[in-house]
Amino acid sequence: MQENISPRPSPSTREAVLSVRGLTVGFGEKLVLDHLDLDVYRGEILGFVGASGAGKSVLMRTVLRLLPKREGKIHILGSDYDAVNEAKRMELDTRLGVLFQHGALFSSLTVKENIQLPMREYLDLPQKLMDELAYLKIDMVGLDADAGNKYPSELSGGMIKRAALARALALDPDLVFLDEPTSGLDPIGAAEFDNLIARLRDTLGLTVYMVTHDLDSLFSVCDRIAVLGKKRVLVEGTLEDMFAFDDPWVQSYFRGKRARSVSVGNAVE
Ligand SMILES: Nc1ncnc2c1ncn2[C@@H]1O[C@H](COP(=O)(O)OP(=O)(O)OP(=O)(O)O)[C@@H](O)[C@H]1O
Repeated sequence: MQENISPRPSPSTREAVLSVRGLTVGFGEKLVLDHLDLDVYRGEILGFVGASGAGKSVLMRTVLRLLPKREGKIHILGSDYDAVNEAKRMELDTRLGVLFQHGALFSSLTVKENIQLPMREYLDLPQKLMDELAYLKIDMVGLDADAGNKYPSELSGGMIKRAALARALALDPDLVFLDEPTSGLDPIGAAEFDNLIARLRDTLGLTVYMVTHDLDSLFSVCDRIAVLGKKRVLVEGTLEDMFAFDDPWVQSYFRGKRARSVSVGNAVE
């Protein structure tokens, strides 16, 4: 069952942790994103939705510099990614955490070793401290300490998501990207994961960019929603903004039969 988590009111002076302007990305002749603008504000959970193939993963991967862009600017924490030197880029990279869709843990490493990978890449810490930090993250995501010495193959789907989240949090990022974090989880596991994300936002002041198809997540924990369509952000705002937006896809997504049953379920809980 969902905990009673109320979305945060948007403060009047919002700091954009991620700011994208005029982003254009394509493959050969095919344009996937065309002059897209988007802001993600500190301390919010932004739910990012769009039809399958609309370009949600392409946008996330471009922001993470895993795909090249053709045009546009990406500011992370106020710094223009392309204008900073390599040392600053490395520093900015440490401020971002990522949970890829299928967890993407290394199967040959234990959970603890997976969490310590980013620490080894970016920090120079003694093993004992890295162990302490790894167990702190394991606890933070609600796993028992003995999960630390387990291999991914020994974990349930929900535990893998939590372990992958612990790795995303390894460097205490400001902003975490979650790519369909509740996909493959049963409804109870998905609700627990949503509650965990909301708790981390509240306790760590984490900013969350969550690509999701999960209407429950959108209705229960997202502060704002952005919809990708026609190669750009069609609309961004609250659920009320989605309901009021005059577009056939947005209307059927947020007012369709499935959405209605989810919104009623959340309202009565
Ligand atoms: N490396 C690539 N080379 C060529 N085309 C690509 C590449 N990556 C993505 N695309 C294309 O870009 C478009 C957007 O893909 P993307 O994976 O971002 O969609 P999505 O919105 O995340 O979809 P889904 O919800 O199904 O995961 C698709 O048409 C896809 O085929």
